[in-house]
Amino acid sequence: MFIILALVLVASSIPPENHALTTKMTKDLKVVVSSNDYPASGLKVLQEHFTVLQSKYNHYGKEGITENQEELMKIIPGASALVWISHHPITKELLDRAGPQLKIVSTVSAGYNHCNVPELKARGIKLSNTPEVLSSAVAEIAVSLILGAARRFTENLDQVRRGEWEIGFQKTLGQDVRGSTVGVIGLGGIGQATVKRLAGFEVERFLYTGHREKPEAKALNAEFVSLDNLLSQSDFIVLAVPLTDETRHMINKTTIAKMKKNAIIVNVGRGDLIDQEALYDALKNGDIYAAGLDVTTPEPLPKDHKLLSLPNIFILPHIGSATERTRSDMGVLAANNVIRALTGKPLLTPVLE
Ligand SMILES: O=C(O)C(=O)CO
Repeated sequence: MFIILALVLVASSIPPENHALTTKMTKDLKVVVSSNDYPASGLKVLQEHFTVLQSKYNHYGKEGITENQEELMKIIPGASALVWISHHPITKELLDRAGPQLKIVSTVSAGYNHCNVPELKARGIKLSNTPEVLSSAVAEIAVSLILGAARRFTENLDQVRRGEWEIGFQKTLGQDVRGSTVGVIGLGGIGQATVKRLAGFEVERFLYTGHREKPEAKALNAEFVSLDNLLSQSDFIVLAVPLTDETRHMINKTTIAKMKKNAIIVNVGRGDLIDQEALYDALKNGDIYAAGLDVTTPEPLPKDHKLLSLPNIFILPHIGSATERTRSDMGVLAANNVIRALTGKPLLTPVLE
């Protein structure tokens, strides 16, 4: 009797956050997945532990955002975790609807500008994202955009489609990456992976800018410079920074005026890093050479958008992380963050903890 009493006392003195919940206990917890195209690998991990409710709509699918919003309002009440796919904003209304038991928003993306961080913080809700696992895939797209813009893929593909190939030695000539200066704004995981991939292209100089020097830059032979120096010296300017109040429209009329006439802007961050009106004018007037964008405002870009009328722009439909392996890795990482948050363990990739 005494032994049993002692055991009960010891067990009850362990703080609850040190208890890993058993699967049976976590099955009582509801996890909501915000879209129907979450990778099966991530879903499997979640379903082993929790009761999972998944939206039957896709954020950007044919059904549109509205149907999904309505569906989410129906399935979200009582959720302990939200697995958030795509960049649909986390609103106060959604959080209220979920209820006070909500512990974590796990966004299946590196960027979290859509996640309303101050509101999550005020409510004590954790936030995780999926950086690093997507760096190489996004860097491959950065390199593709560099090549696509520099070698005028838009005009050249148009010739192929029209069946009217320009013949001649001086036809649609592009720019070399060899011997160029590449400036990276934001030498984080994606910026670093881009520089690594470009190293084989005989780039003359790599420059980077940001809040502070990065220890990783040394091995990459990348020089830390001011934003102004990067803008005025680079042939290629790669945007790989998160979207914040500070970086919104960092590429604008004033910053474009500092660039070389042959400059090529590449954006794999977020559309709103660039003032698109200013970009349009600069490309139209030949103030800079070209642009390659994986991200735009809005997304999808309407097919009659004036940027699409320009020959010197190469636009992809936000496919940075869109490979089978990367999307699966992002899905599993997001699921593991949910398990950690709901079993009292530190998040693997925290934004807010
Ligand atoms: O993960 C993100 O934030 C992306 O936009 C990937 O393309």
